[in-house]
Amino acid sequence: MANMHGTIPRIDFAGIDPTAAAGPGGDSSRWAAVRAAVMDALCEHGGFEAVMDGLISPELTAAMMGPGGAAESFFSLPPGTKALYTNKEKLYLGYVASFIPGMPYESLSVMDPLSSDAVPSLAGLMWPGTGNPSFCETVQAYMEKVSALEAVVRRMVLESVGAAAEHAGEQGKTTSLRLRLSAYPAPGTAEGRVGLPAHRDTSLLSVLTQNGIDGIEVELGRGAGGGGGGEWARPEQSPVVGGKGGWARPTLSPGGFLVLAGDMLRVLTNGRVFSPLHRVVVAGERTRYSCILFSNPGDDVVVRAVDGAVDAEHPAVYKPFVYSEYLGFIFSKEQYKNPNKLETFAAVGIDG
Ligand SMILES: O=C(O)CCC(=O)C(=O)O
Ligand SMILES: [Fe+2]
Repeated sequence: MANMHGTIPRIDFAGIDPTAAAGPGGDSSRWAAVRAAVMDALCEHGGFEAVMDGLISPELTAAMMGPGGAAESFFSLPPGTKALYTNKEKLYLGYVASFIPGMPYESLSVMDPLSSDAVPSLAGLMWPGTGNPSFCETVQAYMEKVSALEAVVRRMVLESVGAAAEHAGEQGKTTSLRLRLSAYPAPGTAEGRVGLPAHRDTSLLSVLTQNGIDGIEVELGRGAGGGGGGEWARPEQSPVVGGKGGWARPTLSPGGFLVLAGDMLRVLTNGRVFSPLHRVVVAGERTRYSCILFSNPGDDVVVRAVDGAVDAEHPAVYKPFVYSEYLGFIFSKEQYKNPNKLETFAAVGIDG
């Protein structure tokens, strides 16, 4: 059990203007210091806890994640109502309930949550007649704030690997955002139960918050020991304690966010940034809600390392590919349990 509760770094974004990502860029010493800490954490573990005081008011956090807030009000709807938002073609979009037997879990994914119509059209289906304006306002305001943090982190990473400013801007234009709200019913026991099996995100970045209930665990140290200890598996095959590098189980401070790198940021940085295995293990009496903002390349974007990350000493480690092709690959049956899908799909030298 050694290392079970190691920690991932906590980075304080005090002094960083959350709108800085849209501006000419940060060249202050504070920006450079935070950027270095971000890069260290993402290269070493693939994640960190971000604290950006003042980004989101306690009232907005409560309206989104607290009792009676937006997350809870969605999941409290009747099953038949929530099911109206199911996307039959792409299960990772829309509403999903308990897709793994024995693992009660529900999630709701909304593409492009900052667009003027995405959240209202969900709310119009869920609350016909009223369209629940306060739900819409809360979710949109919350997403706007979280997306500012996401953009700051993304810009810091791209700058660190020498992406030209235009490239950072270009990435911004071709990045699509997705909101995912998830609910993990309480097992009612102190003993942990796997709520979501270990996996890596396919995103560029994933920025997560929770309703004060811990549960997410992140494999430490680039899967130290090789291969890592988790895989996408059934509950009985996914031990609660495991992982050769150990699992961190971060307790997010109020207003804190867990930032994880996904496979696509790993590609953009030519493998410098790591996309860690992570999973959810829940215990106790209270339902856990999480809220994640994913940034992804657009479906038809060719994903490749940025120019500054590839040189004679650092040859490209992944072949360029179209993002939607990667999605098609990872959701195929054969790949379901493969913990290293990106390497299988795109590593240079795999099949010439
Ligand atoms: O809900 C969580 O804490 C994590 C969920 C997750 O990893 C995912 O949806 O990709
Ligand atoms: Fe994830």
